[in-house]
Amino acid sequence: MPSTLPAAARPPWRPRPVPRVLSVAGSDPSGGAGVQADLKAVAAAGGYGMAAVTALTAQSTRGVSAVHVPPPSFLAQQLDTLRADVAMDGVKIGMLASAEVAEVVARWLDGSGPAGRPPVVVDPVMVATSGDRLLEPAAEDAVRGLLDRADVVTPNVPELAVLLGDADAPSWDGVLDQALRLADRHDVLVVAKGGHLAGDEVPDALVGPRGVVAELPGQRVRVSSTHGTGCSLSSGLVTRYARHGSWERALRETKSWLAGAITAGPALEVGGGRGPVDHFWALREALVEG
Ligand SMILES: Nc1ncnc2c1ncn2[C@@H]1O[C@H](COP(=O)(O)OP(=O)(O)OP(=O)(O)O)[C@@H](O)[C@H]1O
Ligand SMILES: Cc1ncc(CO)c(N)n1
Repeated sequence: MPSTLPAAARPPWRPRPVPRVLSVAGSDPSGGAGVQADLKAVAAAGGYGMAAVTALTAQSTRGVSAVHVPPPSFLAQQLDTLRADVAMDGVKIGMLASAEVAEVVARWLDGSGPAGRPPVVVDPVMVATSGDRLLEPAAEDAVRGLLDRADVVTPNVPELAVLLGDADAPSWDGVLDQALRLADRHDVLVVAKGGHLAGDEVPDALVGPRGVVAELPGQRVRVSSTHGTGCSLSSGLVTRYARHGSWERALRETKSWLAGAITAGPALEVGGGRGPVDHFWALREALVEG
């Protein structure tokens, strides 16, 4: 299994037809992003989803009006209670809000328990699609610390720049170069995402410390339903990996599924801002045909 962790920290990997996947992320009551999106993306990829909430947002398709962070010790309690009972085949980490919350998650990952550490994907959420901040600037170092514990990290263009302490890459080649540097610095696989670039192309790539593993072309879907695309990509990715053990295949499958979900999003008619994607578009197509 491709992994950045020492073998001793891992359980023996086996394909899991219905992977048990935990999302550690913030709540978006509009259902488009955060744990709500993660649970739908995990289910749409054939997994069983669980969620430990790091922070509550007051959020709609138009933006975030408030963030409430419960005591980090309560997050620790959620995580420990769960791990004492449930074996996990994948973990997705999203909004962390503060350095204290990120440190709780790092400590929890370090004490992986008798079952070993499952594959971990970190989506280093910093700013919502609407432009609202979801991570205190003082917490950026703590998020960098989590990259050392992750198998895969999925930054968008601005997050990649912040993690490196650079300016936003102006082109796809610049994004690939930054992804390579981040992969090398943290010995992690980086999913470089083209969603924030201008133009008709939305390429993604899987980049490791030694170079680009796979580059995936994509056509931009010209709709406004892109709220929560990053959350959905990272959760779908770890679930599909847990099913077959290939990050490259999991990224291809998840990107293709997500393009369908973005295309189908407007038909949901949710909200007047940036609407959600339709995680279950393929199921709906099957229902109509069946
Ligand atoms: N308009 C689009 N058409 C097709 N694919 C898209 C579009 N926008 C984003 N994607 C895809 O969605 C995934 C997430 O990309 P993006 O760069 O938008 O992430 P993000 O900014 O982290 O998302 P979020 O909006 O949840 O914060 C990537 O696979 C990207 O290629
Ligand atoms: C809770 C939450 N997590 C992540 C994002 C990023 O899309 C968001 N808007 N809200």
